[in-house]
Amino acid sequence: MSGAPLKADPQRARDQAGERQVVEVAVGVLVCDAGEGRQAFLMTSRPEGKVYAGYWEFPGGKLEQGESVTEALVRELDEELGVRATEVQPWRSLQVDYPHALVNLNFCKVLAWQGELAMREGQRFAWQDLPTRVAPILPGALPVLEWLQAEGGFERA
Ligand SMILES: Nc1nc2c([nH]c(=O)n2[C@@H]2O[C@H](COP(=O)(O)OP(=O)(O)OP(=O)(O)O)[C@@H](O)[C@H]2O)c(=O)[nH]1
Repeated sequence: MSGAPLKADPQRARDQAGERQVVEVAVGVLVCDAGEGRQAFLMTSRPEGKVYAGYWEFPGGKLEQGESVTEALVRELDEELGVRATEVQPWRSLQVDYPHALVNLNFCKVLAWQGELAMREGQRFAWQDLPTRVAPILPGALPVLEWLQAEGGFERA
């Protein structure tokens, strides 16, 4: 998506002045059938020791050298959740200017996977519909909720 980055916590100072490298991140919105024509999506909490620990987000992480978004996402979902994603659909992207980094979030929908969810980093997880019940939500995850709202099908009965 083009346009100015979303500025998270604008009152806080940025780590470096001037040009900052953009960090590419792969993020997965796991979608499951919640019955009666509705869908749910998975949110996880950021583990202790990471920036914004305890905030709710979508699973994923930074691309490693030479990786595509899909490759990085498949690796991250294995590392964090213990599942093998088998249907990954690139969806939207968004730049976020955080105090700690400038990130380009490459969101994908994950429509199928193999294996049972296992929180391998001690994170919490929650299947959510709209409006969400978890808090606080990471600034860079909030726009996803608006996109899902606009698409429809995720509202609670
Ligand atoms: N996973 C994930 N990261 C997000 C989301 N929204 C968002 O702004 N981010 C940002 O994207 C970056 C992802 O970094 P991370 O720390 O989770 O990635 P990682 O697992 O590779 O971290 P590591 O360096 O500790 O191994 C963070 O700056 C995080 O704040 C989201 O919904 N999910």
